[in-house]
Amino acid sequence: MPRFAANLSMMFNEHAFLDRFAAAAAAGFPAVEFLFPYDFPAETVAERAAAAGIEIALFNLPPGDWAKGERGLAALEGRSEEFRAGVATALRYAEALGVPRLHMMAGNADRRDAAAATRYRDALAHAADAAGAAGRDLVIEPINPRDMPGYFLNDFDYAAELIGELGRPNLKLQFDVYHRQVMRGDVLKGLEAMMPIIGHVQIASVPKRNEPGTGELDDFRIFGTLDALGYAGHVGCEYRPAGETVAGLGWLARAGRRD
Ligand SMILES: O=C(O)C(=O)[C@H](O)CO
Ligand SMILES: [Mg+2]
Repeated sequence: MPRFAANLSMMFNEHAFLDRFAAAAAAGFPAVEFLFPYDFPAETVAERAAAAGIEIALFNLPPGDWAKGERGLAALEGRSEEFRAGVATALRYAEALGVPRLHMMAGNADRRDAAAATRYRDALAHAADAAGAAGRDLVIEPINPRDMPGYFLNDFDYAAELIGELGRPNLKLQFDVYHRQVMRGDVLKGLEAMMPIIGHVQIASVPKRNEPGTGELDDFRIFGTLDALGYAGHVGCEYRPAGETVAGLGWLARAGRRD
């Protein structure tokens, strides 16, 4: 069975953010992930995770003004100073929280715009190098245009090409099964082909983005494939519980039973 990480931005929303670490641990998760820790001092988040005895698998670099619709700064014009400050902040949190990898969101920009593509590439090289010097991985994630219209990184092959071209060993792909299925399908072959560059996996049912096992894919077969491919990283459970979080965890018990 893969190492599941509860996504605290979507799951356990019955509790205040800082109480979600203990809730996830009590529900049997060995790890968590979330969008952003920046509303709280790093030390406070670290204390809550340590008290719960739970590992933090991943969080994102500061995204710009999320409430105003910004979804990362990397490809945006005139924001490189803010982007670089965000990389430093994220690495400070990663150190305090003992987090091995960070997700760099791209921002809303047109991938066919050569200037935006150059900005994105430069930002990626900078963030990967800074993360590498700090002993951390950096991951990038193609996101489907239905959920995030206008998002720059909306193609798996483009992401893989960039990772290859930049050639940083700590720069990897975040393979979100939900986005892959919405954009392209061919999930099992995609996992197989991209496994050498995959640094993090996320899962949710398609199309509702609820619990695994409730959508159009055989999510349990996907878990088996990840095991068969030797994937040793985390699988982030980035889904919106259809009801109460713990009541919907039957899929986790089933994944453990492998039936
Ligand atoms: O949207 C997703 O799938 C993500 O993983 C991002 O981190 C947040 O939008
Ligand atoms: Mg995702």
